[in-house]
Amino acid sequence: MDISLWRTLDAAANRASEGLRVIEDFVRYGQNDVFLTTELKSLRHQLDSTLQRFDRLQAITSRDTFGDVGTTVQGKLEHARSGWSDLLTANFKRLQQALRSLEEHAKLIDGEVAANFERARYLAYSLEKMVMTTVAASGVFPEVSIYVLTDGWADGQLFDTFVAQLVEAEVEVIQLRDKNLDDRTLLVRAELLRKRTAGTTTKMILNDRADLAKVSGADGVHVGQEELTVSQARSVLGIGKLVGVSTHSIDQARQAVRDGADYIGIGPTFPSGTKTFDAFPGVDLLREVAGEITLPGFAIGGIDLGNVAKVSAAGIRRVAVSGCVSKADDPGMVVRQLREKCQNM
Ligand SMILES: Cc1ncc(COP(=O)(O)OP(=O)(O)O)c(N)n1
Ligand SMILES: Cc1nc(C(=O)O)sc1CCOP(=O)(O)O
Ligand SMILES: [Mg+2]
Repeated sequence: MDISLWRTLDAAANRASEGLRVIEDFVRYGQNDVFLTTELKSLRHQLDSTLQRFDRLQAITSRDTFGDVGTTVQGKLEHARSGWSDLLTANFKRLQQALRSLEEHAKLIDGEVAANFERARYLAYSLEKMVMTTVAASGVFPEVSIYVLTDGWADGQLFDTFVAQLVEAEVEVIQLRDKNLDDRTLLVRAELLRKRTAGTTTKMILNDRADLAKVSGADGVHVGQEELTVSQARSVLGIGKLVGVSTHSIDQARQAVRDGADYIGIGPTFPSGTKTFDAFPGVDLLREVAGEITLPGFAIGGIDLGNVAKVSAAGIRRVAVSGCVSKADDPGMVVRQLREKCQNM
């Protein structure tokens, strides 16, 4: 094999490994994200075992770093990164370009090896989506966040009064979840919620209905395991909107990260007066998710002022509640107390 081909493969292999290592360090030490670190590590192992098909010594022997014309042709921007997004993007691009170069040059030697590099490149594309979405979403929902689900109440006036109290208490998210109202009435409630939350820090989410979320200008939609997928919901809503997913097991939580969800609901935690369940993954699931996933996760199901300490003790300080706030004489006060209890953990 031509020495220049060895030299090219050596340089591309080094670039791919280095880019991957920068990203891995970022999610491992910067984010403490066990799941993403594991996914990146498995790509690194796949890459290493493919590279072992080449004679490493031959590649190193052909190396000529000082004779590389590229080392002096460097853009000014190579030495500056404007933030985490720039840093990650630059290193994902480095990884993907190097994998493409490995793939194209390997085609001259071994088609099977080239196909392995192609698979690694596709994995790198989906890892980019997972990492970028997770890091961005962590900035959208504060580490302590209160998320309230509400139905449409008996009339628009009662609904509006309730929502106004929540916004006043600076609740992070309000989800409109009503399984009984007809579409037009639901849309009128959604419009009231939009008016109350516009220009505030409270995000507005619609349950189940990506179509009505789009029409009402909501900030996002929440979908369950048997409903629209994350990408289907996103294609209805358009970019820049939030898509949350319900998860009831660690595998579903991992899949939500792979699918590029902006947050997850994790539950049911405790028996709920709002919805009936046959099984409760409970605080064990909260602990499991908290131990490996940094995509924002909201514990849900029967949470109230009496048991929220168990939720924070499990490592989750974002909570989604319905009954304990909607039945309260002073909903704003309950929101503030929930927040205080989560903050004090
Ligand atoms: C924040 C949050 N988490 C979970 C759910 C439940 O969604 P789903 O499983 O689709 O059930 P329904 O709410 O549609 O009955 C949620 N709505 N919000
Ligand atoms: C709608 C819903 N989904 C859940 C899940 O675990 O997916 S628990 C739940 C009910 C949340 O209301 P409350 O705080 O009154 O129990
Ligand atoms: Mg649903």
